[in-house]
Amino acid sequence: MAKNLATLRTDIDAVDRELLQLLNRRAALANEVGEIKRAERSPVYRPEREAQVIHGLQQANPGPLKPENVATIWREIMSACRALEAPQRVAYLGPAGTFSEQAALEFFGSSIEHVPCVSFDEVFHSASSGNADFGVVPVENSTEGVVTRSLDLLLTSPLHIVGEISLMVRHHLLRSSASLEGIEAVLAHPQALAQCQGWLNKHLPDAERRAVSSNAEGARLAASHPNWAAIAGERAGSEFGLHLAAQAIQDDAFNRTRFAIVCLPQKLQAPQASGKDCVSLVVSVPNRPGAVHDLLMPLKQHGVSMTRFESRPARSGQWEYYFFIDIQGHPSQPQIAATLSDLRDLCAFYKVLGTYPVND
Ligand SMILES: O=C(O)C(=O)C[C@]1(C(=O)O)C=C[C@@H](O)C=C1
Repeated sequence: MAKNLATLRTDIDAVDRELLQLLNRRAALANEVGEIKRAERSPVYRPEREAQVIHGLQQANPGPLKPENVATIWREIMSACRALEAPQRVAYLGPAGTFSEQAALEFFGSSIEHVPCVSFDEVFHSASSGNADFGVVPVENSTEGVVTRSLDLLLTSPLHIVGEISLMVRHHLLRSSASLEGIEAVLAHPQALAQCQGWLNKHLPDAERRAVSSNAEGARLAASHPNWAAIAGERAGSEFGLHLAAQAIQDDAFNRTRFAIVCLPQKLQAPQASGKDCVSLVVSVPNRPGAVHDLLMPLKQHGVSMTRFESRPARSGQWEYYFFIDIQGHPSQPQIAATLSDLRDLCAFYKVLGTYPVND
């Protein structure tokens, strides 16, 4: 006979007690790991180990939990264990409610110390001065392309990329009332204004578009001005008690933003291979015919896949460019090591921005 609701709930309670015991056993082990790391003065955060843990559990998962549930749950468990070893301070473009904050929480789990910043420059400064352990910055949007300030900061900063996360970005028009009537100004980060320009042209052609430091800052300001609206995500809306005047107004329904996680190299051990890795680098070649073709030759010769190729002006006035390249693999693989060595020999400027596990 099928069990009734009360019996099933009693069974769930018993499983939860077991889980609690097991989770505390796990946390106690992480505490011991933390003691060893403190004695060795070695970094707490080990992204390749966390990727291995999640990957291994996904492989072993008999269901009915879905693989993505396994990843979400264990990211939170490891976040709590990591925080027991040492609190991890994470800088991002604030205030509370931004997509950058959401990216930080999805990447590190919720057991972090928040360091909201007013600009991408401040995020980099915070992570390089040691005020924060990590920074989270957007690097690319599927509608608007690269976030140029982030790439320019990566070029010159001492920070390394240690991970990435991609978020579905749904922008809403938020306001103190739920109507579109009488909106005089729409406030948002320039990236969000650009990602919603088609909708704004159609529905609010006469409203002023005002660029502010972040979408959440726009939401904060719109909360105290009845004739102002903000473009921001749901988190910012609930943070500042705003109404949804229009939902999902981004021009591309599949709008996504990729964020890079950055930190000082000494905050992380040389990353070991997780099985699914990426090397990000920035290079420049002399401005001569065929130079870009030559740049790509080592990749072809060694059979290495490139997943990103972006250019940024070198600001030399000579039509010279930096190329931001992502290649699939890990430097411990001979073909990747050979490709990197060829590129180093070939390029006038060569900087590895980081090697890190790729999230699906
Ligand atoms: O294996 C470690 O080094 C740990 O500190 C444990 C643990 C975990 O909870 O599994 C926590 C933090 C690290 O980032 C990796 C894994």
